[in-house]
Amino acid sequence: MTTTQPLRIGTRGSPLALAQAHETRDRLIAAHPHLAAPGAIEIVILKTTGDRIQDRTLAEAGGKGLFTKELEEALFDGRADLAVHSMKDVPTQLPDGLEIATLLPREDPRDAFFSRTGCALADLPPGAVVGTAGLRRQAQVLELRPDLTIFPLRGNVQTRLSKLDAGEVDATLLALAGLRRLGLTDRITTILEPDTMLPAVAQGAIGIEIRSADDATRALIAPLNCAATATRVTAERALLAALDGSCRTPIAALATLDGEALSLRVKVLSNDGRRVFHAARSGTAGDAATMGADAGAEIKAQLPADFFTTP
Ligand SMILES: NCc1[nH]cc(CCC(=O)O)c1CC(=O)O
Repeated sequence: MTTTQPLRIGTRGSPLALAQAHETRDRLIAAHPHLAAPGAIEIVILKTTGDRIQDRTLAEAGGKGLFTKELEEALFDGRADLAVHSMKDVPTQLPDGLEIATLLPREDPRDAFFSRTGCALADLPPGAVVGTAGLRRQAQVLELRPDLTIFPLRGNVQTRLSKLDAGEVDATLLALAGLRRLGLTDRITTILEPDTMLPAVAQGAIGIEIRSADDATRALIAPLNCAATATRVTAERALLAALDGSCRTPIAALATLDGEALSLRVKVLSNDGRRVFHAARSGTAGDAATMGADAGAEIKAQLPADFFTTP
């Protein structure tokens, strides 16, 4: 017997991040029963810029990678061997030397809607206040209901729901995936279909990032990979890369897979939801990256020149 180092899982400390880290640990143990031994897996909690700046706008704090940078530093300096991410928060460009090696089976990518009175989004009274800090949700709410007021509601899932209870807003939206993982689905008013509220790129997908040179960890996590999720996320992230999207740009996309048949729907909006640009592609699983890139080019061709540069 050789003495083995623990396998260290780096994660943020929010309840959702921890639930995702625990899911990763449980799947690792299911694939490799020896990892159930005490001390075989260690969960390392890391604080990210995104955790520290919840009360300021993400734009002020400087854009991409807010939730991933510190986890990546921990991978580089060996404090962690794998980092668990919501793929929605992972920039399209990863640092040299790191890669997303595995995608866990995707949760439902749709958004959930909550209102204090229990009425649906379409039935909110005129001028009602919808709390969301996300431009994608803001733009699509305003597309459907230009009369509603958007309030930048921030914080983690539990914080936002308590602000709804406290009456700071009349309604809010959250990713169904996070609510499922936290066991908070009983509070949902309605689930929004993609026709109304197209999800964020990779919403509901968990990715595991490793050092590219770490073949031992790559082999350990390989059995956890979900090929269908990887295909869908590849198409959606290729679209995002083609648009050079940042978290300040309302971009929504959803790829669905039926056997080998892959469909991709894309929507880019102005922040006020008045200008909406659509693209769609269909093909096979092997075309995922090309379909994303092509849909991005189709959208770009429709956009006014200043669309991405004007705040
Ligand atoms: N930006 C925050 C974030 N990043 C990932 C999720 C959970 C859903 C997911 O796994 O995509 C959330 C919360 C939310 O949007 O409600």
